[in-house]
Amino acid sequence: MLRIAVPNKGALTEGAQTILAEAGYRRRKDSKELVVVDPENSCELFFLRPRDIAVYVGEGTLDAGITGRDMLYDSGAPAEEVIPLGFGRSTFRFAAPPGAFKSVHDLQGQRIATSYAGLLGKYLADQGVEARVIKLDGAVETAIRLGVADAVADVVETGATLRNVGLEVFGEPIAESEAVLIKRAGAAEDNGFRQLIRRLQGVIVARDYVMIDYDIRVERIDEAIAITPGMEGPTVSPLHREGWVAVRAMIPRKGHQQVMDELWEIGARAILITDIYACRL
Ligand SMILES: Nc1ncnc2c1ncn2[C@@H]1O[C@H](COP(=O)(O)OP(=O)(O)OP(=O)(O)O)[C@@H](O)[C@H]1O
Ligand SMILES: O=P(O)(O)OC[C@H]1O[C@H](OP(=O)(O)OP(=O)(O)O)[C@H](O)[C@@H]1O
Ligand SMILES: [Mg+2]
Repeated sequence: MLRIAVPNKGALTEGAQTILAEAGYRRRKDSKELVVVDPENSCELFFLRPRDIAVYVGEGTLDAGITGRDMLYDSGAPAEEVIPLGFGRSTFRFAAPPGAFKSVHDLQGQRIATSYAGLLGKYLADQGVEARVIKLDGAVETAIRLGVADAVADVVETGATLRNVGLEVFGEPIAESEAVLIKRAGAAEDNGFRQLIRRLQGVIVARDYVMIDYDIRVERIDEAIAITPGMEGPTVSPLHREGWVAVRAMIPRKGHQQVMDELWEIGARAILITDIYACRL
């Protein structure tokens, strides 16, 4: 029985439940459900705080988990990233009143509020900066106004929260994060776990790629294949029309309109784009 940890609250909850549901696993019926047994897929889903997930997985009590890369580093738990999941993207950054600091090196001897003390502590040590880390549970942006800190280190996505309190980011990003699948460091992957990885990768590819079909004259086929190389080479089929072939390939969703324009320019016609519902590569 594969035991999977899923965020029960916060920014990753909806994304994690959706990707698992698209991968064929059961959804919980309401937000108060803490354990879901999924006998069809021989697994159990445990709904836990995102911050605690790396701890459970690191201890080996749960086999797999979905959490943020920043939280995985922050925990210091013996767990490792298996694959990135392409949602819940954020950066982890320093912020302060405009003009107060320019780089991390200006923070020597200052007070920095954060709810990611582990991640911040490691970064400051790497940069050779000694500062006082003020550990707070959340809403750290308010700590400067209330006189508890001189700067903050926090998750920034749109930047709206910082703007609302009149703070600006400064210095290089401390970390880039997104939702990741994790397992215990060095743990072997059994069949159920490998199946989970393949299913999640299938969902990610189905989201990021589309299928393109078009007809083209035989003598332009090499140019066309250079534009749409596909995953392992496109399918080229005969057409019931002298001198023409039909081509089918997967292409990245991003930029697919430009690909259609380029194909049109070299004489392709009947160019169709379709969504991929599910896939296993
Ligand atoms: N606004 C956001 N956009 C995208 N990802 C975010 C955002 N806020 C947090 N995250 C990411 O979501 C993960 C979990 O953070 P979240 O804020 O949901 O948990 P938390 O702070 O422990 O919970 P809570 O905010 O409910 O106390 C982290 O990896 C973080 O990088
Ligand atoms: O750049 P933005 O799009 O504004 O998003 C960033 C904000 O989102 C998160 O807050 P959350 O709602 O999780 O509250 P918290 O600070 O209490 O964790 C994070 O801690 C930031 O405050
Ligand atoms: Mg939060």
